[in-house]
Amino acid sequence: MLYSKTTPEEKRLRFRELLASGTIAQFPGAFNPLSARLIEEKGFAGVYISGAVLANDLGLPDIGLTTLTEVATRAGQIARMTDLPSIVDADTGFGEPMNVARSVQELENAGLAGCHIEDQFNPKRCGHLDGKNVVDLDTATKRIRAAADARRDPNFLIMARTDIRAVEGLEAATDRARALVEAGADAIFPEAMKDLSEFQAIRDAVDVPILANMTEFGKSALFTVDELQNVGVNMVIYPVTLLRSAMGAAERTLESIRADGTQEAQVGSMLTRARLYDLVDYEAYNRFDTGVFNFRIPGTD
Ligand SMILES: C[C@](O)(C(=O)O)[C@H](CC(=O)O)C(=O)O
Ligand SMILES: [Mg+2]
Repeated sequence: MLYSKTTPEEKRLRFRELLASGTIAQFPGAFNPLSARLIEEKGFAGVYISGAVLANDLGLPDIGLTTLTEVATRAGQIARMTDLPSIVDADTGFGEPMNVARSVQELENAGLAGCHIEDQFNPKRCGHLDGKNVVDLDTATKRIRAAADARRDPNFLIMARTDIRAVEGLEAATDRARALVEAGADAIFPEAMKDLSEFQAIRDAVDVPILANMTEFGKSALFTVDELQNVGVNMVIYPVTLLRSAMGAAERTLESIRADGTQEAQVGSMLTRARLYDLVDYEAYNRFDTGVFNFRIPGTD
């Protein structure tokens, strides 16, 4: 009922254990707080909170327009809905290293288990699009060092994302990954890897956990969880998958209503009222309410 009873500290500890377990962890992207519950119910290890989803949900492109306040608020609303660890996309960290430091503390306050900070220029763009650019090594490592120094909970995971592969090639990516770990990154997110051998190269370059981004319509094929596990990937995200599915379903329903004059044809694929109530734990609120109001005042009846 209400929100998760697991504290952020416990979630962060669990996240660290997950990454050390040797078994790859799947983190689907929640597009709202309720979908985080669904992710938990279906047995996933954690929840990803995508910058692209956050921006697109507001009707904006994913080019660094969302603010720290918007991201921390929404990420906090999602994280508190689940007992699972949630990690959030902090884009380029929302400014200079000092801003990055503040971002990390705000995301800690919001109850996240960790975040990733990337080495793109501003305005940033989706890592799977052409024409992106990356900052120099000094700027990239300063961001990560600032993030690592700012956290108060040592288990809050600072993940460094590097977008350099698509700009300067794989060797530049392995070099940068090493430097980012040196600067204090707890994990590496190598963006837009072309194939499994490239994930393997990153695996061989660093000994911290690595993440694979299985976003649709991007530069990487959609590898299975076993394929990724076999090249030593520790966690995999499906960042925009649920938003794409939900919006796809919404579009089909709207077309149906327009065409048929009723939504009847789509009802079978909708979440039923009972299932929706189940997800929001309606019954628990009922019991709570009955308990509160189930008393008698002597002499009044
Ligand atoms: C992971 C990502 O940073 C995100 O914001 O979810 C995006 C996903 C996408 O646009 O498909 C990315 O840059 O890969
Ligand atoms: Mg992003």
